[in-house]
Amino acid sequence: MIASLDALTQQKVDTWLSGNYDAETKSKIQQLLDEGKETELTDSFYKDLEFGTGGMRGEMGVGSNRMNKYTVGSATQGFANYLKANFSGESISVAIAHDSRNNAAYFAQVAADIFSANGIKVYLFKELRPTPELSFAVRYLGCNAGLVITASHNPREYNGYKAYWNDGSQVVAPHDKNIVAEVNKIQSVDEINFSGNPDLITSIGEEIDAEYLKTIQSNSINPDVITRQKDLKIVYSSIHGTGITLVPKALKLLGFEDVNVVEAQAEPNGDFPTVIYPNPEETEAMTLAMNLAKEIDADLVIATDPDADRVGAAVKNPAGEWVLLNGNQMASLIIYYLLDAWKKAGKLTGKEFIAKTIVTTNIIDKMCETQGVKCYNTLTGFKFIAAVIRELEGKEKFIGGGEESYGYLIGDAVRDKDAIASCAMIAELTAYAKDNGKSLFDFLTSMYMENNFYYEGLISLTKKGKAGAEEIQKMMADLRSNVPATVAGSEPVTVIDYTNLTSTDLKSGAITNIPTGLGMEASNVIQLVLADGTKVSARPSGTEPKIKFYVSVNEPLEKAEDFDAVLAKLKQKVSAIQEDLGLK
Ligand SMILES: O=P([O-])(O)O[C@H]1O[C@H](COP(=O)(O)O)[C@@H](O)[C@H](O)[C@H]1O
Ligand SMILES: [Mg+2]
Repeated sequence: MIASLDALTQQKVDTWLSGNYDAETKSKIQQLLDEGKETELTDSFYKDLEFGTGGMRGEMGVGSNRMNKYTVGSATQGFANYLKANFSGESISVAIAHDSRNNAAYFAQVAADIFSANGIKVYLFKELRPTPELSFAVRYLGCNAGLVITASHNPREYNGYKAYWNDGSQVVAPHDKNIVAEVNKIQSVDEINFSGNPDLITSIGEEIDAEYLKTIQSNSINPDVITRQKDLKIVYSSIHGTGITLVPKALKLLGFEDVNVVEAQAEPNGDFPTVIYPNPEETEAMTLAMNLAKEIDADLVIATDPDADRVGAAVKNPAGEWVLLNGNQMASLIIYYLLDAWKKAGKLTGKEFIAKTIVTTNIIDKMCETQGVKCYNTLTGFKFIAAVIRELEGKEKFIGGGEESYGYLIGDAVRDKDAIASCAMIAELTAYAKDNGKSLFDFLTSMYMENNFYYEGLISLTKKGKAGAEEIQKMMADLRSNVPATVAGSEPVTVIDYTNLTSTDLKSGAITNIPTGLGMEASNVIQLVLADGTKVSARPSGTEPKIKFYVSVNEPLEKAEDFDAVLAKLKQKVSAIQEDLGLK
């Protein structure tokens, strides 16, 4: 059966079949047509891959909405055209890295060829490397831009394109939109210069590693503690990704001598054979590491995603059971430690700041307020945290930042979430706790006792393809037009709608405008704040076909022994909210 397609999809399919695309691509398209694969063809061609929260991301395959040589090609040609227009008359350079995904090295080479064919100097990491190291390299080498071929923690069939600007941050306005405009100007595959100029491509590796590791070492606050606790038993998994190239080295450099790598996941492999999703947010991705930790009675478990910008962690609770810490908890713990250390060192002058995203726990805002440190809230995406650092450069001092999706940053030498630096800091934190006769879990408990127990739940609903995208838009629209009168017994008091950047006080009807800048611009996000301090946020994911609901509840925690009871109460509340919002 021959597939019958809508006009736009058919037109694109025809262009790919008649244009200057390779024979294999054409035969795959023809096969889909012959087999009547309408949905697959529509999803592959109905639009062009777009830049989202973390660059361009999509399943690998043929079509304008898939990751392949041609979509990587047009993105890179457009990026090159924009760089040439923006830095006209300058000698332009770009750093490129890739992770362990299938085709990642190939796409990195395709991009290197296109940039160099356009007269742009390329520093190409000769082997897989972590995303944060690329951010560091852009700054260190004084590049105008950067690129990482990775789909981060997405499933194995995905790949992606993270684009960086000269400050080492992923591109934000106006450059993101300007690059896209340049990409859209490309009318034909013939405008992409795939030819390559090897004279302009320099291979990089160990020399950047050494400099990057030095900056990670310089983040260390209590090296003496590490010296005393050098036997802290750490289990580390790179989940078949890039973390293996640097995390064990970083821990060793700091002085940790008992680092136990999960061998079955140490080999970089784009099929991620031991996990369903290579995402430390998923419990199953942490299983092998947890098993090893139990076997050797470790003090800490850490695991990084394929491009090593996210890190998951687990610690033992007082009952001796291993518990996973989520991104909100870890971001809070790191910031709790940093704020305390800066205070003790007398380094808080009133000009320091923390940055986090609007969907990340408000315990961080509370801790900052207590210490007299500013806390900036940005849109979701570490690039917005980086934008705040850039805007405040020379005026205020960045201490650190974090977000719920397992991303943290310490200091400003890197401008993206950094799992290498975070692994080092989490190990130091655990060593510090141990040095004080405590565990990281005890630290968490103390933090909650001082600031309230904040518990966050994330509900992600996957809705794939064109139909899924439409359903997500409808769910967002419904939430906007039908703000519930009560949610789990508490009344909404404020609605914040980031599409028009307004905050509405539901009692008085007063509307306040949210200023743009400092990591804030219009975005499809809605937040409800309830009378009891609960916060519910909803937004479509910008990296995966999902709609995400973030629920944050809190209660006082009087005694450490009450931990489990309060946690149970908070969990029940999140569950009731989920029920009320029809998400069950
Ligand atoms: O995927 P990563 O680790 O590169 O991370 C990127 O995507 C995450 C998920 O975004 P979304 O909710 O839009 O899917 C964001 O939280 C993160 O800031 C961004 O850097
Ligand atoms: Mg990642």
